[in-house]
Formats: sequence, C-alpha cells, structure tokens
Amino acid sequence: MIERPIIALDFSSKAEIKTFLNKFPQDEPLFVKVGMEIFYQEGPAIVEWLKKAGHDIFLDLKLHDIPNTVQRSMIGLAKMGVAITTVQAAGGHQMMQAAKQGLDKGTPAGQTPPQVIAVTQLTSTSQAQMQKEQLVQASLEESVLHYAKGAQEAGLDGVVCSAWEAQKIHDVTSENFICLTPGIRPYGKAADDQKRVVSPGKAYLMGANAIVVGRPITLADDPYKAYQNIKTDWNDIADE
Ligand SMILES: O=c1ccn([C@@H]2O[C@H](COP(=O)(O)O)[C@@H](O)[C@H]2O)c(=O)[nH]1
Repeated sequence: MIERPIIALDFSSKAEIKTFLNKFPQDEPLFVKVGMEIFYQEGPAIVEWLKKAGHDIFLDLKLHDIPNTVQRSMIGLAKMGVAITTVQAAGGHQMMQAAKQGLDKGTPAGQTPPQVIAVTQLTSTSQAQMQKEQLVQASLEESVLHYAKGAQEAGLDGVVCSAWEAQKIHDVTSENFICLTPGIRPYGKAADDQKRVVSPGKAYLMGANAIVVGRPITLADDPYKAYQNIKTDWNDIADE
C-alpha cells in the first residue's frame, strides 16, 4: 500500500505548481502525479525539478501506440527515475510487454525500473457510456477485470481502476497486484467529471492500494489541510 495519497498536479505551468507546493511544509516529501497537462507544457524538466525537491513521481502519460513505439518511448522514460508510469490496457498484450521491456532496457544500471500499470476503464466512464461509445456488450466490471488479467499476463505491476473494481481485481490476479485508484472524493465533495467515485477510507476497504487525488486538494481553500484530512481518512481505516 502507498500510504501517502498521490496528489495529481494538474496545473499548466511550473509557476502554478510552485505556488501550490508553497502551501505545504517544505520538508514534507510528497507523492505527486505528473500528467499530460503539465508534462506537455514543461517536459521532463518538471520531473527532474520535483524529484530534486524530494518528491516521488507517478508519471501518468497513458502510452498507447504500436509495440515498437511504446518500447522505444519507455526506454527514454526509464531514464527519468520515476516510481510508477502508465500505459493503456486497450493497447493490448504485445504493447504492454513492450512497455515493460522498454523500461527494463532503459533503466540505468543499479537503478530499479519504474513500476508500470495499465489504465483499464477511465474513472470518468460509466457502464452505459462504455457500452454505447466503445460498442462493448460486457459489463463495466467484466471489461475492467478482463483488462486487469491481461495486464498481469503481460507482466505489468498493476492497473488504474476505480475502487469499485479493486477487490474483484485482486481476486482474479493477486493481492500484490496494484490497484491504483483515482476518482477519489471525500464525502460531500462534487464528483466533477468522475463517474465511479469513492471516499478515501472506503477505497481502502474496497481493496485499493493507492489513491490519486486532484481537485479535492488542488482547488481546496487550504490544500494542505485537505491533503491531511484525506491522508487521515485513507490511513486511519488502514490502521484499524
Ligand atoms: O481512470 C483514470 C485515470 C487517471 N485519472 C487521473 O487521476 C486524476 C484525478 O483527478 P481528480 O481531480 O481527483 O478527479 C487526474 O489527474 C486524472 O488524469 C483519472 O481520474 N481516472
């Protein structure tokens, strides 16, 4: 289990991230998510800067391309020294294997390759939407479980899913298989564009190994207090 909630740094500039992080104690190492929004603005330098500040990085770029392209991209990504990265499970078995091989090849000697996990069905997707837009007859849970089993067979470390599917994923894979769950909302908070939402404490009870939280922290009046409350909810239940 990753004890710190992973904070999604969904900002469009380094300056905005600096302002945000200045609201946190400067000696507290965080686990942060660098996603497409900031990565496409600032590039790998943002990862280097956050690492230098002592933070662990979840680099969520959701790679999805032909196996050769994904493998070669992962060779480059492996040099950034991030803890976890992502691909889209829909890219298929060969693509996921290629991602893993690229990370192994690209990681400098003596360092541990990043863990790689596969996005199943986005937490902003409902079953009705998935069936209509992706022309899928299966239930959302069946689709997520299918992708999770495929990710495990391809040698990946886990999946991105909602907490609603986490325990069933562990049942069909293993307890060690990571279920990293966005779509986290403390009770009473707006779901925004998320469809499959769960509170931090409930996510733990439902089998999540890690939670990713963006707007409930980044848009809070007091982001550090919001972070601490979410961390307490997530960890308190875990400690019981
Ligand atoms: O299925 C997915 C995959 C990734 N995400 C990412 O998590 C955060 C969630 O942000 P909130 O503001 O807490 O909704 C965001 O960076 C997404 O890109 C996801 O939500 N769902």
